[in-house]
Amino acid sequence: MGPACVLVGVMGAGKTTVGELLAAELGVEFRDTDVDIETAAGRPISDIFVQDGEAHFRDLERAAVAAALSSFDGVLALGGGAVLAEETRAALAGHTVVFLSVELADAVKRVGLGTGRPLLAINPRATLKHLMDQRRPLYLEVATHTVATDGRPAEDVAAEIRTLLKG
Ligand SMILES: Nc1ncnc2c1ncn2[C@@H]1O[C@H](COP(=O)(O)OP(=O)(O)OP(=O)(O)O)[C@@H](O)[C@H]1O
Ligand SMILES: O=C(O)C1=C[C@@H](O)[C@@H](O)[C@H](O)C1
Ligand SMILES: [Mg+2]
Repeated sequence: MGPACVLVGVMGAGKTTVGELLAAELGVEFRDTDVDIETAAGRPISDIFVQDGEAHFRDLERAAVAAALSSFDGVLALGGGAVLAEETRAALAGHTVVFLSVELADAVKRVGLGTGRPLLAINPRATLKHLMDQRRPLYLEVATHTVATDGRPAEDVAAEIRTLLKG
């Protein structure tokens, strides 16, 4: 079976926020592969990046996504860069995958200058633009549905996804 719904999108798209709301409304569990990785490693993602490098983080991420896709049936949020792995894109085939799209202005506002996003530690706006340009085609490739989130409260986005899931 797999997850009721898999959420993908760039940092700040609202995967965690919308995913938690949606799961509560559907009465299912919410799971975030970023949290799974941190729990398994016993340290924050920013430490994994600094201590072991991004390539090692991507290995952990591929394994975390594969495990969640095969064993979890609630609402699953993937890390922003999970779709970079071809293996992950292939594994998503046949699942209900919602791409939460966001344009640069709202994404920058949402991620702010908060810590915990190692890739945005330096020059967040330019980096986010680069990541969005690079990844948008990959999100679209795996998505069965795309939901625009700009200027909309997370509750609205969750409601639209619920409607999509009924259809
Ligand atoms: N639709 C929305 N409108 C306004 N703010 C939002 C919306 N969705 C999320 N936010 C806010 O934006 C910030 C980032 O959201 P969130 O952590 O859910 O993004 P994410 O996609 O999970 O990012 P990451 O990939 O870094 O985990 C949070 O502060 C959240 O409250
Ligand atoms: O966009 C990315 O590459 C990332 C997004 C986050 O969800 C985390 O998975 C990590 O900070 C990397
Ligand atoms: Mg998140």
